[in-house]
Amino acid sequence: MLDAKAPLVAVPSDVQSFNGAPWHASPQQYLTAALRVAGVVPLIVPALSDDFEVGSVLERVDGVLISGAVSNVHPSRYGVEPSARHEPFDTRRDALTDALMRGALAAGLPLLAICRGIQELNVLHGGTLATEIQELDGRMDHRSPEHPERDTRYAIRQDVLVEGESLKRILGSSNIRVNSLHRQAIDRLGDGLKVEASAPDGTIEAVSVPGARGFALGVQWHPEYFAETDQHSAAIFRAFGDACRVYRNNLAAAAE
Ligand SMILES: N[C@@H](CCC(=O)NCCCC(=O)O)C(=O)O
Repeated sequence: MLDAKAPLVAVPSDVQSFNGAPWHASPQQYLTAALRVAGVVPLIVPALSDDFEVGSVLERVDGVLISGAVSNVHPSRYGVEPSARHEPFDTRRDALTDALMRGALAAGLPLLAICRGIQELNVLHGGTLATEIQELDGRMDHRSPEHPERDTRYAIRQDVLVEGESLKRILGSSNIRVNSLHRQAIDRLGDGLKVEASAPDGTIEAVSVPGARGFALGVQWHPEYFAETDQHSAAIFRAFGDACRVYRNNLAAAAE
């Protein structure tokens, strides 16, 4: 149980249809990883950012956690004509995450961006995405296997080479295995991003933002899913939580 001083972290909602009505929701796995492993309290932010200033949220939180989602970033955000191969879309989430990440980086708030999140982080920096990467020459199939059990779909099974010093420091290792499940990936790397890890087929699996004032990491895989049992997944959430605590303590010290 976290105490009242635990850092608060903004998490964007996805817009999902439930009983014919739009709901703003976030998958539980991100929320429990935040609470139980990072030691931060997640606050789900509605994807209605036309109706409020996202800065009003960012002023009150100590970090931003961008979750994955089955939807894809709308290709118009990176200069590509949309097609059925890019669907499904969630343009309200696109707008919210753009504002959350832009504001977090400007304020020096710790930022952890997972799966769709790393793709959004790349697009925010002017990069592009490739779709249906399993159809491209020399690329592996990164999609989750069809299986009724969620734990099997999310099983840790891919090798990743950790190249960047920031991620190596967090993980304490250069070669790890991850659960990277996606059909899109970074194509052109965004300006100012640094590759931290890649898959054996060259797919970018993690990036950092070297110019950021605080922790800013994107991973294509799903550390949230086994954060309570897998040491490398846990290390990412702990590092994020630690950065949020430092941010919160620095704010408190500055206010004294
Ligand atoms: N749609 C993108 C991103 C994939 C992604 O974020 N998947 C997460 C699914 C929901 C979850 O468990 O978080 C792609 O396929 O590349």
